[in-house]
Amino acid sequence: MTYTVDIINKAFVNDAGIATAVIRNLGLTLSNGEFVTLLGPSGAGKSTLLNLIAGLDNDFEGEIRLSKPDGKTARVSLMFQEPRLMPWLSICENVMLVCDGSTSQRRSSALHWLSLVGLSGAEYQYPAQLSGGMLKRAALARAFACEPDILLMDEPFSSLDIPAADSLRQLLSELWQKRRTTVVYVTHDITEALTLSDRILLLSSHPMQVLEDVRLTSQRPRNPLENELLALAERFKQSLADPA
Ligand SMILES: Nc1ncnc2c1ncn2[C@@H]1O[C@H](COP(=O)(O)OP(=O)(O)OP(=O)(O)O)[C@@H](O)[C@H]1O
Repeated sequence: MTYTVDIINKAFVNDAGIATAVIRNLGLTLSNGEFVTLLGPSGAGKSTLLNLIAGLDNDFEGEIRLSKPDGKTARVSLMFQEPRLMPWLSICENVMLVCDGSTSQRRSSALHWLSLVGLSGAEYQYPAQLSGGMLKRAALARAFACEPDILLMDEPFSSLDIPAADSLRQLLSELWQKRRTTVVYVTHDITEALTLSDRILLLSSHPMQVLEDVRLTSQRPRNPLENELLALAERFKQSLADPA
């Protein structure tokens, strides 16, 4: 099963009525269960593309087809750089918000995901009581707890220090291997892209287009210091420094 994204033109119009094209002629097919990273320069239009896929912005020319074989539309979940938890709800209640079923089923599902992300014991704490890394874990639990068909992640670990970000990437990789949802992950960190992805779409600066579509081996964990990956990293670095 595949999902297709075909953006002919996405532009923003400023107060003077002048339109600037951010995405033009960008087509991509997402296969069910694959981990795709959008790697591109800052300001290229990556977050804009995620908003279009999520249906948060419908003002574009083109078509996004997210239907499943049963005719239903794929369930989409988003994780942003900021955890965006409700401060007046406990961590458990925040995760329960996205779960289906009776209250006890939703609680049990939330507790299950919170334990998978290592937050057992903190379930009834409030967001203000948690560290930045714990908040990201809670946001990750919430992102998976709604059982999404497609998980969109916009630089989710970029504000963390290196060890915390590494440990969350490892956790994400484990969760994704357990529950093979389609992931579309935005970053401008080449090592992160090489560590996590099945496939990397190297993007141009805006108007954003796909410059390269690179498929990696399914081997996990992946060592970004392998020769082949180092060569790829070097090529990506040049493209990002000198965007087309
Ligand atoms: N609501 C908006 N109105 C006007 N311009 C916008 C709007 N949202 C984004 N833009 C512009 O569109 C371009 C792409 O922005 P976007 O945030 O999608 O890029 P990005 O690739 O995600 O960047 P970064 O990696 O820095 O987060 C930028 O020039 C930005 O200023």
